[in-house]
Amino acid sequence: MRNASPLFIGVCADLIVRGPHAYHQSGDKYIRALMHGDTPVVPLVIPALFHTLSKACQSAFIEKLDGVLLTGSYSNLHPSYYEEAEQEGDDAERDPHRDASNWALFDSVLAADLPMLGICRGFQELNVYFGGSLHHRLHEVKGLMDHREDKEQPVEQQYAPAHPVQLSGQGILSEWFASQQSIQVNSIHMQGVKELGHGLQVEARAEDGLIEAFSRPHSSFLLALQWHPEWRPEQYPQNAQILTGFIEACQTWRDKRSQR
Ligand SMILES: N[C@@H](CCC(=O)NCCCC(=O)O)C(=O)O
Repeated sequence: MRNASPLFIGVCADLIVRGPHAYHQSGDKYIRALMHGDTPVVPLVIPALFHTLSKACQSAFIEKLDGVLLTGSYSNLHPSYYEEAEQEGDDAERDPHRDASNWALFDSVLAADLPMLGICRGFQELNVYFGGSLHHRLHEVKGLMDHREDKEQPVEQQYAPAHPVQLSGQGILSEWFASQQSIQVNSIHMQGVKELGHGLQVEARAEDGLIEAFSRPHSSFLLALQWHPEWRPEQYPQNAQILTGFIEACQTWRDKRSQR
């Protein structure tokens, strides 16, 4: 019999400044996506100040979790994390607290080998954490498509399937979508993987060759996607399947931990 008590899944936050105050925020769709399925999940927002906690507090917090979800964000990771300078045209918001907080969070999550799902900015952060780098503006790179959403369109259109990605034939996504060689994904990003980080395995590529998903075979479960599976799982079964797969990985991990 499976443990029926709720899973506790941490969700990273952005530090968003509104007027004279700053707020730790995780997007509503990420939180709701975790609560969408049949498995009871309590999402716990992780303040974007994880790096300021003592090591003892970091470990105590991580011990309470069964998995971690990294959200997307309109802000961009500072290029100093991949040893590059800001470029002319780097006009997206920055979030230095999220950058620093998630770096400390990754150290702790990987030390505990907790399951982790990275989405969009979270995908890009994980690539850089493992030593990879990013294109600052994909649409200016010869041979690559424009992967940005059309901001003039209603949000349903912005997050609707936009292009196919070819599955690698091995890995987590190819196992979940065993009957498919490619799947359609949405596309809401300006940046993307330039060099892939160490120890990461390509899971899917867009038609222009851009890496759109990777996993880390060395981890209990680490999957990162450039697209947004948190978008309306009730409408898009493929998104629901990705979320269910992640939540099952968290459950399996908790079962194993309780047997130790
Ligand atoms: N800023 C980066 C990452 C893109 C991203 O995460 N977009 C998410 C938008 C808001 C959301 O859906 O949560 C880039 O442009 O590449």
